[in-house]
Amino acid sequence: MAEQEQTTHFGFQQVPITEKANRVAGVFHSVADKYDVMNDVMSFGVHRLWKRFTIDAAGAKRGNRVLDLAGGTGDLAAKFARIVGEDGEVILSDINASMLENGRERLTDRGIGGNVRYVQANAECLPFADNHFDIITIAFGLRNVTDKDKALRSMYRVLKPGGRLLVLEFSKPVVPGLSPIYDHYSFKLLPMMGKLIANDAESYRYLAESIRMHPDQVTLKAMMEAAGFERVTYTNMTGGIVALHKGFKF
Ligand SMILES: C[S@@+](CC[C@H](N)C(=O)[O-])C[C@H]1O[C@@H](n2cnc3c(N)ncnc32)[C@H](O)[C@@H]1O
Repeated sequence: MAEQEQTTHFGFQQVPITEKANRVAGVFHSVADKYDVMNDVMSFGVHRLWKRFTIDAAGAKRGNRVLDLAGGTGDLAAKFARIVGEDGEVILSDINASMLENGRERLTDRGIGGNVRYVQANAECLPFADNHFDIITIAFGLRNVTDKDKALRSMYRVLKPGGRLLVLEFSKPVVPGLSPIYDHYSFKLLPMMGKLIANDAESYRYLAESIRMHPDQVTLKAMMEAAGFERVTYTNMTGGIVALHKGFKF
């Protein structure tokens, strides 16, 4: 009898595990050029506040080594580059060449560069030395990764003892009455905006579906602990639509 191929979720669809990364790549190649404007439109600019909060919670200092994983067009990397200064180092890393290219152009245009390196890599198998980074951030990236546990273990390996991981990600609304409004917005309005602005309803349908499939606050906390992180805490933002998880390696 033929062996059944193992599957995983891609939004609400089941796809072979080996196919998910390609499907995700298709989404981000397709949205890369309109990514920044869509972020502002979809979140009414609020993603900037979520990211600001993440930067503050990271507590980066001059001279730190920071890895912004699944960093895309570099919102976080740009801010870290200014904080860590010339003695520090920021690596903007993403699996997707189109996103990384947009990020590199954007940071270069803004005069940010000397202390930033660009590395195309899969979060599941990071090409960095053990105990290397003071801070790792992954913003709106983890839910797209096929094997999240493997990725968290890989992040743990490359983090220095005393270092911290910050995971900014969509999560589960905790405010009563918010879920139906949020569902209507995500499944009806988002794909429509995607169609109008980026001529791509499908990618934004995937966005809404992938958010619903992502582990909730408590599950993600447990996953981080299972990967070795200690003192894991999370902060809900915008009623739990987004949460920031933080954990340490000691
Ligand atoms: C929604 S974007 C987030 C970009 C940026 N961090 C931000 O907050 O604006 C998600 C990013 O995750 C990247 N990504 C998806 N799977 C990945 C993986 N396995 N390893 C590294 N990056 C991945 C995508 O290419 C994409 O650039």
